[in-house]
Formats: sequence, structure tokens, C-alpha cells
Amino acid sequence: MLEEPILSVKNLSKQFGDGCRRCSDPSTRDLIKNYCPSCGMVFACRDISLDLYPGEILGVVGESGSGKSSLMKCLYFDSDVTSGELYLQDEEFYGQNLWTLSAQKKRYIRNHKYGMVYQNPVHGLKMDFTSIGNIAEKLIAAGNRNVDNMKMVGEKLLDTVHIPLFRMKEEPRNFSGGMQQRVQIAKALSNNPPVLFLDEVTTGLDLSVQADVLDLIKRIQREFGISMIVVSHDLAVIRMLADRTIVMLNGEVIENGLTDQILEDPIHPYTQTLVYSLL
Ligand SMILES: Nc1ncnc2c1ncn2[C@@H]1O[C@H](COP(=O)(O)OP(=O)(O)OP(=O)(O)O)[C@@H](O)[C@H]1O
Repeated sequence: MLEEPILSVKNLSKQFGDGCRRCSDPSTRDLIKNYCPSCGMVFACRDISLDLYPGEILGVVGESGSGKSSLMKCLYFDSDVTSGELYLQDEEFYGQNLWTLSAQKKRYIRNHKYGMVYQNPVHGLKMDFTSIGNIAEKLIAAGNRNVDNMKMVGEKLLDTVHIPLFRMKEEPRNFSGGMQQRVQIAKALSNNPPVLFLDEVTTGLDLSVQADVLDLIKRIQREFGISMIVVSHDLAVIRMLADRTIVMLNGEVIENGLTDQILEDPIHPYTQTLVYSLL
């Protein structure tokens, strides 16, 4: 593992609501978990810092409402942050806090440096485009114009994720949930991104289909060497995929470390409950 992280988050906070006197002053803050009972303000993410290293999978695990999706949305610029810094190890953006960039530059980063796989394929795919057309859409967004080249890349990626090529002209709406996720993964890989985000990508799939998708993600890590952040409420998924893991509760990181170490010796009582539920 290289020493410099490919992606670095410093002190990310994401709050919904402006806050009031009761919750705005850190020294007298009076919250129920991450919620202010006086004004309804919610801290979805509180002072989160993390580093993603080249080639690794970082898992983010936590119960519903712990702030995992908000973290992911901030990283992918789907949502504005309240405060914090985000750095990408990249010549073009070195040393720049990505959250302060213009909307146009953020779009550029999404198109050229990032891949995203959503829990719900409807968010990542155009259901009325063909499967190969979905990949072409992302390639065009990343500046590609050569049709033969796009076709070649599309076929190769669909083959990589085991979509039979005779079905490449079918719309993903005709596919099973597992196949839709595989097309989403192919699309997310098409701009050759150094960083891939996966948000609850196996939730709702049958167990055998889940296993196929998880195997595919591991294979992609091995073959492409992409750094990934994988969000899941399911520690079993994180155990299969992640080299390192952060555990979130009420918008905060309560534990982080090597996944094996967290599984063998969980320190926080919430993490202990998560781990024991796997036994
Ligand atoms: N648009 C919003 N407006 C107000 N509160 C929100 C909004 N989005 C999220 N929240 C709150 O922020 C907190 C974190 O939500 P978030 O969706 O990030 O959690 P999560 O861990 O991803 O949960 P889930 O897996 O159920 O989506 C929750 O208390 C949620 O109610």
C-alpha cells in the first residue's frame, strides 16, 4: 500500500437544518443522539475524517440513519457539505479542496475520476437505453467520441461483468436485479476511474446473486486495482470485501481499523453487537 491516500476526507460535517441556540454551540450542545429536539436539526455526518489508499477497499458500516448515505452523497457531490475538506491525489486537483470547486469542475471529476454504483440501479442506469448505450453515455460524458472505440470498450466491460454480449442491445429494465447491478458496475468502470463508490449494492438481492456481485467486486479490485469505498449496513458484506473498515453511529465514526482486527477485537459496544450478530 502506498503511503499517500488517493482520497482524503478531513472533518466532514453534514447537517440538515440551521440549528438553534440549544444545538449550535459545541460547548453546550444538547442533542438526542444526532438530533436536536428543539429545532429538528440533524447531524447526518459529524467531523468525519478518513483516508482511502490506492488499490484498497474501505468499508463503511452502520445501522440505518447512521449517516452512510450522506457521507457517500457528499463524496460524490450529490449533496453539499456543511464543512470539511476533500482531497484527491491527482495532478490536476492536487492540494485543492474538491468541495470548494465549481459545479463544472465537480462534474468533470465525476465524469473522469469517479465511478458510482447505487443501491437502486434506476439511479445509475438509463433504463430506456441499451446496456451498451449506458456505457457509451458515460464514455461520451468523459470526452470519448470514437464510436468504434466506445463499442469495443463497452463489449469488453460487459464481458468482464459477465453480461452475455448477445444481450448488450437490451434495455437493463429487462434484466434481473443482479444483472442490472453488473451493468451498473460496467458503466461505472467505463471511464477507468481511480476511485469507485459502491452504496449498498447488494441490498435487496437474493443471497446467491449477492455472492456473485461480491465476487465480481473482488475480481475488479484484483484486475483493475481501483480504490473503492463500499457502504453497507451488513457487516457480512464488509467482511467479504473490505481491507479496512470504519463503523458509523449517529453520524460519527466510532471505530476504524483493519477489517480483520475489527472483527476479531471490536472495541465499541455497538461494533461488538454488530460482530456478535454474525456468529
Ligand atoms: N434530506 C434530509 N433532510 C433531513 N434529514 C435527513 C435528510 N437526509 C438524511 N437525513 C437524516 O440524516 C441522518 C443520516 O441519514 P443517512 O440516510 O445518511 O443514513 P444511512 O446510514 O445511509 O441510513 P439508510 O441506510 O437508512 O439510508 C438520518 O437521521 C436522516 O434522517
